[in-house]
Amino acid sequence: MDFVPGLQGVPAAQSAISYLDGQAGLLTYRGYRIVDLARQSTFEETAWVLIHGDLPTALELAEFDAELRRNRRVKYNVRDIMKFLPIDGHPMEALQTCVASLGMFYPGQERMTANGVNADSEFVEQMIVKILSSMSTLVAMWEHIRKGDDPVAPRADLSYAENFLYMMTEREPDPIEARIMDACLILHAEHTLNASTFASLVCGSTLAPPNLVVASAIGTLAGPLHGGANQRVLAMLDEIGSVENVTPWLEEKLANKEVIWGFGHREYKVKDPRADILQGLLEQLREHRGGQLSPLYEIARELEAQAAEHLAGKGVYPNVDFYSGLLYAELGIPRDQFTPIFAISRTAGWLAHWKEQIANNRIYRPTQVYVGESPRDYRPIGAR
Ligand SMILES: CC(=O)SCCNC(=O)CCNC(=O)[C@H](O)C(C)(C)COP(=O)(O)OP(=O)(O)OC[C@H]1O[C@@H](n2cnc3c(N)ncnc32)[C@H](O)[C@@H]1OP(=O)(O)O
Ligand SMILES: O=C([O-])CC(=O)C(=O)O
Repeated sequence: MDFVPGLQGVPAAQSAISYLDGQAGLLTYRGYRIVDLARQSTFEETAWVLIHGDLPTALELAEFDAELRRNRRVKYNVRDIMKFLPIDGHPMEALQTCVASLGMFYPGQERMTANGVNADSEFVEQMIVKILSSMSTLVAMWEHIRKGDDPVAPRADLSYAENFLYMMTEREPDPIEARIMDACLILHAEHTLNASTFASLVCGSTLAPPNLVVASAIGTLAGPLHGGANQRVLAMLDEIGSVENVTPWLEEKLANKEVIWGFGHREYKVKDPRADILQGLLEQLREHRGGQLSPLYEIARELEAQAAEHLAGKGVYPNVDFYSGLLYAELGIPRDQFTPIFAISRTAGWLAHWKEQIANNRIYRPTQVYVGESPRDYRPIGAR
């Protein structure tokens, strides 16, 4: 078999969790269209759908939600770990460090068996809830600890999205802003075999503990070709600086064969359906605020329009990272926390894949095409 760079088009897993058609711009989670979930569901319900395979009953949802709320607090020692981290480190690194540590506080991995068939289902469900709940607490905790402040304790009377905004900003979120955050969490929760999910599958296939599975995925999501692009987009819009500068800026970037952050996708050859929904949320926010929105939004719209003239022929359009950062910035979130928010949300997908993987496990071990030296004689150091 020929080597395929980037494994483009190579099936590396079988999964019932999500489906996308990159020509039609269709994305479904367990068969439910993303547009319907973003409009009508909540992050808690969507996480259940991904993890359990179907819409929950009212009772199932109430119990799952209650468990998520009960598990929002993290061990005090995790706060101590954060105190030792450099305050100017990237929040994705702080998040990965703390998520990696979680398993030491919640052992139980040894109860899982090598073929996964007898995996301890109680441990699996408990860890899914523990990790999913902890994610937003860890991201918000770091926001305060890096400023030398005490973290804001989670509140059990708020939804996942409301509580996250409350812990980040220390104020009760406006209902429209909380709904927007909820929709963002839904939109980012899962996306077939993307790079971070693939990393999580490889890690999970060794029967590593789920906190380390998520830590592997966090490291992979951090790169600017993947989740890290949302932070780069805002820096790029700053660099463009004005609507008038879009044309010369774009011409120069394209002439130098540089990437336009937030554009392009391995799977989509049309505009990412989530980018459309995120743009709709920005418009909704603009209306809510009586027409007020950052001038960067106008630059982004102009960039999208002009980039289409150059890149549509290659199937390169805005992806999910193009408009998300503009929304988060409007909600008062610092730019380097955009990718951690992506990680909070994608944890639902990563853990759904982990559960699916270990129920029918085989270790990932592909092969390589060797292009190195043939066997040759070792020369002692004095003879070189
Ligand atoms: C959540 C997510 O991960 S979404 C993706 C977030 N990442 C980004 O926004 C970073 C910018 N985008 C990119 O770098 C790429 O589009 C990726 C990494 C997302 C996908 O990469 P690939 O599938 O390998 O696409 P590939 O590099 O083959 O691109 C195909 C063509 O489109 C061009 N292209 C792709 N993306 C872009 C872009 N953002 N800007 C300009 N040109 C682009 C490539 O230069 C290439 O052109 P060519 O055929 O003339 O050489
Ligand atoms: O699918 C991909 O390659 C990237 C990704 O995670 C997404 O778009 O949400």
